[in-house]
Amino acid sequence: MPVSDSAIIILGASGDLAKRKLIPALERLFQKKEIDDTCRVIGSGRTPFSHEEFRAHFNRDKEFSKLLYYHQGTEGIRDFIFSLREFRRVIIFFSLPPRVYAHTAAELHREGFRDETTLIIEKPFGYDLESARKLNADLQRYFHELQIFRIDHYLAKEAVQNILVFRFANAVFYPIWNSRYIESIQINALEDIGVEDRGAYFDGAGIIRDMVQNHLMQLLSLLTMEAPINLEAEEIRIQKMQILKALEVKRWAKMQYRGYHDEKGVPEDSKTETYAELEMTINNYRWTGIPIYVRTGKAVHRKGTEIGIRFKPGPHLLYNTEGQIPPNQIIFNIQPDAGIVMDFIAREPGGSGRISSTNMTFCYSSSFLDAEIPEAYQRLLLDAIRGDRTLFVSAEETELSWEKFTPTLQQETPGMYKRGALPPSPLGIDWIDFDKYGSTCRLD
Ligand SMILES: NC(=O)C1=CN([C@@H]2O[C@H](COP(=O)(O)OP(=O)(O)OC[C@H]3O[C@@H](n4cnc5c(N)ncnc54)[C@H](OP(=O)(O)O)[C@@H]3O)[C@@H](O)[C@H]2O)C=CC1
Ligand SMILES: O=C1O[C@H](COP(=O)(O)O)[C@@H](O)[C@H](O)[C@H]1O
Repeated sequence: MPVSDSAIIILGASGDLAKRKLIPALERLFQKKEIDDTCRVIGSGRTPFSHEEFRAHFNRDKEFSKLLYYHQGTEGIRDFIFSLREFRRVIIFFSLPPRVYAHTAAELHREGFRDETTLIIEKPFGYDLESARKLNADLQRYFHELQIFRIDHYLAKEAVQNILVFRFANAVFYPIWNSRYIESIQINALEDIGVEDRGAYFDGAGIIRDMVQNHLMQLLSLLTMEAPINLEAEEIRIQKMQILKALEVKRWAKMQYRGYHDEKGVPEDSKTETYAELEMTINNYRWTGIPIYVRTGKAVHRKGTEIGIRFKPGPHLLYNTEGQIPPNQIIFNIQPDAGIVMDFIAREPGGSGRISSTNMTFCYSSSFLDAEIPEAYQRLLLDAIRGDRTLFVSAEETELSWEKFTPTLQQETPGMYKRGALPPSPLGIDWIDFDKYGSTCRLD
């Protein structure tokens, strides 16, 4: 059933996110009949636009454009949208600078928005524990937590949603998913681009705030949490919270790419890290003692996100390997080419008696040939419009995560690395060779 009778308001509609992601995602949802023509999309901002100018600003499909309207500022916006038609639900997307979130929530409340309203909030949710607590309290002063949908776009990636399916729909992995069999968990999230035109924002954040505290901790929670009793958003949230509570950040190292100071908006003496490597552990019955390695960086040699599970060797070595037997590994290729690779040992053909590492591979591109993988914002917007909170982050999760990363946020003089190259591990970690797996599912 398509969504009907909903007003979707985009605050900050003249901005980059609205143009590049939100309006195209809504257009696609309309074309796929996920939202119908009883819905309206109302842009708002300080910029003056007539309805026609606003439609022209996006230049989208003609039928979809008929749903678009504009209202300058928030004063009178509620009366305006209800003058268009009656709506059962109102969804308000904060595509705004984070510093104005709190007072915008107050303005919306003053305007009369109440229980029919869903707020979608973009990251960052605060800058540290204190500011996150304040932001959550400010929003919750006017709207109930169940009305607040905090976006973490990594949760909407197809291969991320598959983590729980892989773990809990395949009984074969259940018995080995613990410290008895796993040697380490490794999360690798790399980008070849630098900070581009976001230097001013990024310099106030750094890569730990930008990537680790939010996106990568969501990946880790899904990978290590206990099975929820069902797939309700609240049950999954409870299990993710248990992981964040048990998380301990043990060591970290920060680095900065050479030339970062020349980026627009970056001060000459900036100490902000553009690369970080961390060792963590989860102090609970399943995981205690197992190292969790996380590394992420901008301006390295390639773009790619992978998660690796490296298994311990078996109890007794039967085969002549002239040294160490390569470990069994499972690699989740999250992006750009999604899939899963499982490394195992096979006998080399012939009479050499040698054994060596080979793998089994699953690629979305070859297993689900005609499937359309929806863009993250398409999925997130539809879920929020339908009221499904599964892919959104709770206030408690954001606060717990900030708490765990507080010691890592202090300014330190970072080590340097060459732009376009992955630095050698500053913590001396024996990283899985992720470059080898990142391209397994590439369609050339
Ligand atoms: N762009 C992206 O790819 C991503 C963005 N985000 C987040 O999404 C949000 C929007 O980002 P983005 O679109 O890039 O930002 P932009 O700066 O491009 O747009 C934000 C819009 O907010 C309005 N605005 C600016 N200042 C104020 C103010 N003081 N009071 C009220 N409105 C204001 C402006 O519209 P007007 O002048 O018309 O009022 C502006 O067009 C941010 O929170 C960002 O962190 C998160 C992930 C990715
Ligand atoms: O949230 C953010 O994510 C992007 C990386 O997202 P991806 O989907 O392309 O992996 C990152 O570049 C940006 O700095 C950060 O704010």
